[in-house]
Amino acid sequence: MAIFLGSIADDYTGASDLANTLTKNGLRTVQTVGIPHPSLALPDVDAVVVSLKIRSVPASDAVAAAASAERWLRQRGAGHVLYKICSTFDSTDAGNIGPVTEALSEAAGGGVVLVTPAFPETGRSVYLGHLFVGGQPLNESPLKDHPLNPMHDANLVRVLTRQSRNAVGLIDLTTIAAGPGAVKARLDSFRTAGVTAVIADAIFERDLETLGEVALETPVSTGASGLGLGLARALVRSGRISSGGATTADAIRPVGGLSAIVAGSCSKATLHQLDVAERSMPVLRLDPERLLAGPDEIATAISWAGERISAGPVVIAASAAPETVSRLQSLYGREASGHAIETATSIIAAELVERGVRRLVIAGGETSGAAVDRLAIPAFLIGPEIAPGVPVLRTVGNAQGDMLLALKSGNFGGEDFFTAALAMMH
Ligand SMILES: Nc1ncnc2c1ncn2[C@@H]1O[C@H](COP(=O)(O)OP(=O)(O)O)[C@@H](O)[C@H]1O
Ligand SMILES: O=C(O)[C@@H](O)C(=O)COP(=O)(O)O
Repeated sequence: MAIFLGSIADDYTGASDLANTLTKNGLRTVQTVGIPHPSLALPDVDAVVVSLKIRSVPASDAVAAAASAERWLRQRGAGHVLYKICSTFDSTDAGNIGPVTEALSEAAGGGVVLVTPAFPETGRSVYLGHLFVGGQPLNESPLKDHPLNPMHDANLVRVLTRQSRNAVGLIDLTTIAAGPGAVKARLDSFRTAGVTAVIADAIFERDLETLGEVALETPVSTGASGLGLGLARALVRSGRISSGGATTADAIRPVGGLSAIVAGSCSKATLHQLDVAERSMPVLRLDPERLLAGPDEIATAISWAGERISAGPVVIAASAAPETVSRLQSLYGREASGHAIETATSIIAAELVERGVRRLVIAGGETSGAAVDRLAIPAFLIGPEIAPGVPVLRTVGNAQGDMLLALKSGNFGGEDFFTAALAMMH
């Protein structure tokens, strides 16, 4: 299997978001969970997205994991590797976007890396290096309250500079509007000046098409689904994709079994989706302090679900509003509480699968990563889109048999996302 495009995603929801975009734009794509075991039979594809859980780990761990994935992708023919980051640039001053970008660039022989989290379809745009989320500057958006990586600066040149060893530049919208030639000329002048990463403005898909065309001629880029769109369209335009396009129908053949939703995202969107789900499904709100105190709350949740799940889908959520999250973090620490709750929600997800759940929706990137790891799912085929950035996924090589999943990024999906997702999973 020779691939055209490789991607390393810093979390699992982000990987499925990118895989969805690549599929929609004509690339046959598979999402692997980590580097697949050599015995795993993967389908013939144009692109592979390797999902890693490296957004919130120490930078040195993130760099090591990304470097191994890069080698694996290059060995399979990838001429370009996209480091898939969050469209809201989720990270801290200690990393990991800067260190991983620099390491991937060095592994590929150096050069300037284009970096943009723009994703117009979900309202993420970058202007003069500043990230806007649905019309609000990043630091005024709900991302200011993220439990693990609160974002307090919308100026991405500044944010990336704090995470990088080398200088960071900006390619502004005027240059991008002038076309690929102007962008290349600007990159050349940055290279001469010793800059190794540039934040690129992008508001419209046409800006990402320009950036994709330029990026494809370089070995590495860093961005969200918008840059994936640009790269996919550039590849298709180049005539190198001969498959006749990607299809998603095969991925949603019915799997039967029970269905459930597990949520650990504390985003504004997820909190509202949970309120709306309460009107049509049983929803259990976990007590985070009891979750941290020991296994009793998990046992209570499993038995609560056991009494209801044969009658229809159930929802189990750790999610809480920013004030509650801060209170818990002040008692137990940010990382410790996040990690303990991810462990608890992953155990609950695995217990539900043990009891016959085969259609599972998980809300939250870290939450999804922990659950998919516990379930030991090796890879996913990409099904149709439920909402921008969230496809139906079908497991590949799964020990429990085929399952359908949706890994919902905290911020994505309309208010009826949970019912919409389950309506597409049979
Ligand atoms: N009630 C809570 N208090 C504190 N942290 C929580 C709570 N519920 C969930 N978390 C943690 O918040 C983090 C949410 O991150 P994530 O799952 O990536 O969601 P998102 O996709 O919204 O970023 C996880 O580490 C999760 O365990
Ligand atoms: O790019 C995006 O916004 C998403 O694909 C993504 O990475 C979201 O991360 P989580 O909100 O942590 O799921």
